[in-house]
Amino acid sequence: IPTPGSYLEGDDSPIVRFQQYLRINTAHPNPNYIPAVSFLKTQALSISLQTRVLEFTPKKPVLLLTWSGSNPSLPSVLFNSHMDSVPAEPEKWLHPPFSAFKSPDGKIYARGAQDDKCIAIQYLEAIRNLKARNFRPTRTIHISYVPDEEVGGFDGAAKFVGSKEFKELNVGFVLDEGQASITDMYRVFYADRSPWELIIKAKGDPGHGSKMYDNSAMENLMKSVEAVREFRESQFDKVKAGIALNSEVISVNPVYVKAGIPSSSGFMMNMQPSEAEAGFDCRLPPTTDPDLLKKRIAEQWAPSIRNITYQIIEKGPIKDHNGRPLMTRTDESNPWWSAFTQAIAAVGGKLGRPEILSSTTDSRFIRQLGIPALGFSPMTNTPILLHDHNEFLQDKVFLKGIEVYESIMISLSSFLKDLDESTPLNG
Ligand SMILES: CSCC[C@H](NC=O)C(=O)O
Ligand SMILES: [Zn+2]
Ligand SMILES: [Zn+2]
Repeated sequence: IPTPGSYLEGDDSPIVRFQQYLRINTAHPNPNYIPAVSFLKTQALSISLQTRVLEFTPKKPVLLLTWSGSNPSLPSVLFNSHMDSVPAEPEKWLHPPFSAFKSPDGKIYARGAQDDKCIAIQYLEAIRNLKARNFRPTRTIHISYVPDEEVGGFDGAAKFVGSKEFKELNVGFVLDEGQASITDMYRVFYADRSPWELIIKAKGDPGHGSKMYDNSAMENLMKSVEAVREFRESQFDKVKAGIALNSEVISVNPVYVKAGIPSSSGFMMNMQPSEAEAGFDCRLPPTTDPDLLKKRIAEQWAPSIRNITYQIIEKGPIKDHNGRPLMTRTDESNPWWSAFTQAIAAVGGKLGRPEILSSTTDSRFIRQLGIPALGFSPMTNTPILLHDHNEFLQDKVFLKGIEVYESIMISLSSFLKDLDESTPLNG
């Protein structure tokens, strides 16, 4: 297996460059961004892009690439990709997750193959091809490579979009990652669900394990868990009945429970603990009324009358600075949307109905500024394997994606319809 950066005879192909990038291990919990930035920077310089490394947090660089347009006073277009990936359990994979092994039928296996190192390289390859054809954009095109998306983006995209450097880019529209599609239609996302972490803590009376009594911490916690479970079922039932998509309901999933008095071999089984807690991952669609959910938590899931306390950690906004939900418009009122859909059609692509993303990406920080952003990763006929074992991408799908981005870059960087500043493109 060649190491990243080793450049053998015959290695000059988009697939090989994709594999080289995939071999750079940027998985949590200790992503090393330095080799990733250096690899991407080398690629960018080879196609004469301007490069800048911004460091808002030590060891968490943002790499910014720029292809100047012929009319740099127009709002620019930004293509974003995160450099980190989630961890992998190598023993559960068919091929080592950082080998970028290509099977005889052209599947490239690696952590990050879909999420989202594919788009990182596709952006560059699209520019390489456009430059080879002497295309010159009218609007300026930027690419950003950001750290830490998988852990919330707070030291990455959040700081970047809040910076004066970002402001100076005069970004009019952003494309960020999306998700694979199992059909022949591309998927596009106009909103993310907003993440809340909910921690419910119960207190209660301690006692001998043999004794039945009211108001133990575990009993109090179990009542909370049951209340959450009922709500979860009400939401999931809508999905099962086909009334709503997964990403259109509020999800609440238990992710840990913590209780018990430790013993030498595990837990003291004859002691009922005086404290117990549980953690939940909640995701709120952009139209959710957060106050209603807070009321439900306070009154039904975690009432103080049952000796329960709770903490909500909001990991992202759900409204923009004007109080509008963080949704990018997908109709003709948004000229970027029209330019995007035309670009897909121009390469023979079919687009599915725009969706809300079930999970959460850096796009929320962009939309919070009132800047329109779409989530899009050009992968059709591909199983959805983000965060899964044996994540892979088919070579032909990857190559088609480059062509798609060429079309998108042409279209987005060159449409000249006036953008009326007073028309909101989100909300
Ligand atoms: C707290 S924001 C976390 C962002 C993360 N993104 C990808 O999986 C997610 O869990 O959706
Ligand atoms: Zn991602
Ligand atoms: Zn991810």
